[in-house]
Amino acid sequence: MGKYQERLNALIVKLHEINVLKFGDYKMKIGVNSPVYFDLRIIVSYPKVLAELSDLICEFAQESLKNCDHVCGVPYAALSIATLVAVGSDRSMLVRRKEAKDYGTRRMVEGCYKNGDTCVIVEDVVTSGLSILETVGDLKREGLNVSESIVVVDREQGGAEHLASLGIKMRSLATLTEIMYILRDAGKVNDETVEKVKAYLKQSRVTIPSDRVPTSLATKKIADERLKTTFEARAEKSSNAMSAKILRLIASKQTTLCVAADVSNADKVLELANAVGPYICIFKTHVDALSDFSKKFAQELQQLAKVHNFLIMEDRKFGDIGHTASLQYGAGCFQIADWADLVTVHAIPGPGIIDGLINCLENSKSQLKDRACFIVAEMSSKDTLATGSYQSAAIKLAESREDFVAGIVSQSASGISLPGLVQLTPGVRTSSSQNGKDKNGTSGSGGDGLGQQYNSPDHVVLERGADVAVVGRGITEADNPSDAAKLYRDLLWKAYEQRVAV
Ligand SMILES: O=c1ccn([C@@H]2O[C@H](COP(=O)(O)O)[C@@H](O)[C@H]2O)c(=O)[nH]1
Repeated sequence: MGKYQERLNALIVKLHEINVLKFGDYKMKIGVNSPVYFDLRIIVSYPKVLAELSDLICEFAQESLKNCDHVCGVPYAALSIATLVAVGSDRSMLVRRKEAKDYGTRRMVEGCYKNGDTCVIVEDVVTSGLSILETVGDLKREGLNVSESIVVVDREQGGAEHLASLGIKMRSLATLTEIMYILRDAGKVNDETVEKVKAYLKQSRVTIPSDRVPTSLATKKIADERLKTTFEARAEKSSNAMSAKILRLIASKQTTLCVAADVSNADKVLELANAVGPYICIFKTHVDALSDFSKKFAQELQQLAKVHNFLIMEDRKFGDIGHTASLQYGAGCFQIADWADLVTVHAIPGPGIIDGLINCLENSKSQLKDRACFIVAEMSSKDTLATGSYQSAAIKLAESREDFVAGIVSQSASGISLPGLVQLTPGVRTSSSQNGKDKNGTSGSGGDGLGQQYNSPDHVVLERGADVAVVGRGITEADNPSDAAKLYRDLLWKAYEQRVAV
């Protein structure tokens, strides 16, 4: 027997001695009775035992702890253990609150972290895995990545399988059966007790009702399925006429490329639209950057959209109250509702902004069925504030308003469940098309020195779930924008085929 196993056996015997392990008839959180119960909460009264347990966890999970940014204990029983594990492995610790404060930050997770950080969960005993899922749900809502949990005791009642089915690996220091054998060999329990526990385990698997699974985890499974579904099939499932139109257009034209026409002259925009038109599904404008916008320009752009079969998106990023957004959409010098098939909208004002845009269409010559918006849930820029719970709330808003929302502007598919919603991902550029500025290593494709962050076409489709990828300067600054658009189209389509084929 190795040194680690010897220490573990001694610890289990000690846990039995201090009454952490009890035999009798106990009611569990999940509603079933059990002949054995672990009360690891009392371990705080035995500092040496607590220190030894934490030390063993640090050794057992050395690799996982080395590779994560944070450790988080499931409240409350595992908090003391997680604290010592964090200290012992020199990792930062996060504390999940069981209820939000009604003052101050209102955060559910305390500690210093940023979007995309990784976290390992520490738990004392797992029966169904529900407590771990609740903690993971809150961490995910804050933008943290959690894929592993380290537990002291696996009661072998289905927890590991439940967690695995939702993408969380669980590893335990000991299973209940192993513990029973260790105690029997140490003369602490007899064969009859071992058999009683084994018989109980055979008929006592527990399930988790689906309504108790945190949405952020349940939707991950659905999101994975959504990404494996073809555009044609997703179009059939869409309840928004414009999103169905986009998905069908993508499928028939075999392109997921959107070109961002960030130039300041109307003729240049038209020239670009004509050059890239055959290779794109969406042409994205910022008409407030034009020095010479005119009605005629808008009509000519619409004409090109017909000739080359693409949709026009004005990336206006409306962000005001419904009444103001309604005026900005339909009136003013741009009269966007008249010519843009799609517009972008910030979620910050809440659902009123969508009502405002719909209200504008009710009094306009354009029809609701021919217009839609994309909600900006997350931005591509460095240190964006649109992360975590804001992002989740923006996706929720989009999913509740399919009457006018066709898609989401986002850097990841996480949390998006409706098959019809189209994920539009900006910040796309191949490293070879860059001019060398600010190559910060983002998936090999760098940035622009002003906060923009780029990822490669492959990466955004395969790793981030992009349906439509937005390429601006990667094409507008190319020697031949038409050839560049063709190249991006091919790279993006190949990645999409790979995504649905796996
Ligand atoms: O998060 C966002 C949202 C929108 N954009 C827009 O996309 C293009 C990107 O242009 P590049 O030249 O490829 O950087 C631009 O129109 C932005 O307004 C974004 O970049 N990030």
